[in-house]
Amino acid sequence: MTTQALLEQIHKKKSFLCIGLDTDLEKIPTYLLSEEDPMFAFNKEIIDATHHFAVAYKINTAFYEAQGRKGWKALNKTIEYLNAEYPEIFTIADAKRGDIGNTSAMYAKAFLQEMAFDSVTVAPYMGKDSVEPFLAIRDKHTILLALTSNEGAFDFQTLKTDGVELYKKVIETSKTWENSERLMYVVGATKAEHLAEIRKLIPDSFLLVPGVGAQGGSLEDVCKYGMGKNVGLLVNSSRGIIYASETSNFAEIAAAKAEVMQREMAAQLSKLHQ
Ligand SMILES: O=c1ccn([C@@H]2O[C@H](COP(=O)(O)O)[C@@H](O)[C@H]2O)c(=O)[nH]1
Repeated sequence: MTTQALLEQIHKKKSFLCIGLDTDLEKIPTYLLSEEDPMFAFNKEIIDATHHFAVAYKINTAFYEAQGRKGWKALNKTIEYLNAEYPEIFTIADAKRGDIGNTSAMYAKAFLQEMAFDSVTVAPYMGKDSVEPFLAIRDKHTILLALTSNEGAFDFQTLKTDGVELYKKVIETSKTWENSERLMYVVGATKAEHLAEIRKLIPDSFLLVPGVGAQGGSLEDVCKYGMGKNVGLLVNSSRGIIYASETSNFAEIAAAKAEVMQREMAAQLSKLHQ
């Protein structure tokens, strides 16, 4: 999906909500465990109930990998379902990959071509040649970890080299790479106060912002400091939406939570045009 198509969806749905499918067998309603594929059954219900309010779904691959072969099957079924039923939705494989070039090329092939996600999250730590194979793939997006939402972000990402924080160096350097127009960046909602400076470095890039809801980040602050002229935000919520209820009407309740966020986003978007 092109950035332009994503932007059109954002304006059409008045939403820049990304719903995280962090599907955990220990948290889904127990009656689903008797289904042939409980993870997929849960995801399908969540997607069908919430897609009006969201423009993107982020599948955190860890939750599926942890279940072995069955988890990979559920992951494949979920992305196939999204691509077939909701092709207008932007899909993110939150896999946080990156390795020497030939290995990265295999990760890129797996997530962006075989599984046909629109994007994949990539750790920048191994440098240019570890990211290039992802960027080489046309009409796909590489979402680089910049300033993450966790406490450990302060261990390395904010360390200064030549007076500049490492995460800023990552952003600045990555802008010089070939096909850098295919880059997006992860910035945690818990670090919203840094967003204004990040926006100055990358005024037009999309930011994937996890950390609202369960991690305590504020949507209002993210918009205040991080919204660009072309929106440029995908704000993710996983647990806050998908586990809003453990009862049989969990999908309905997830939809209600998603709608609350969508309405807040619509209000923020209306400020852009004032
Ligand atoms: O900096 C980061 C990068 C990735 N994540 C991921 O986003 C979701 C957040 O889930 P919530 O339940 O809404 O807290 C999850 O998949 C993380 O692995 C992040 O939180 N921070």
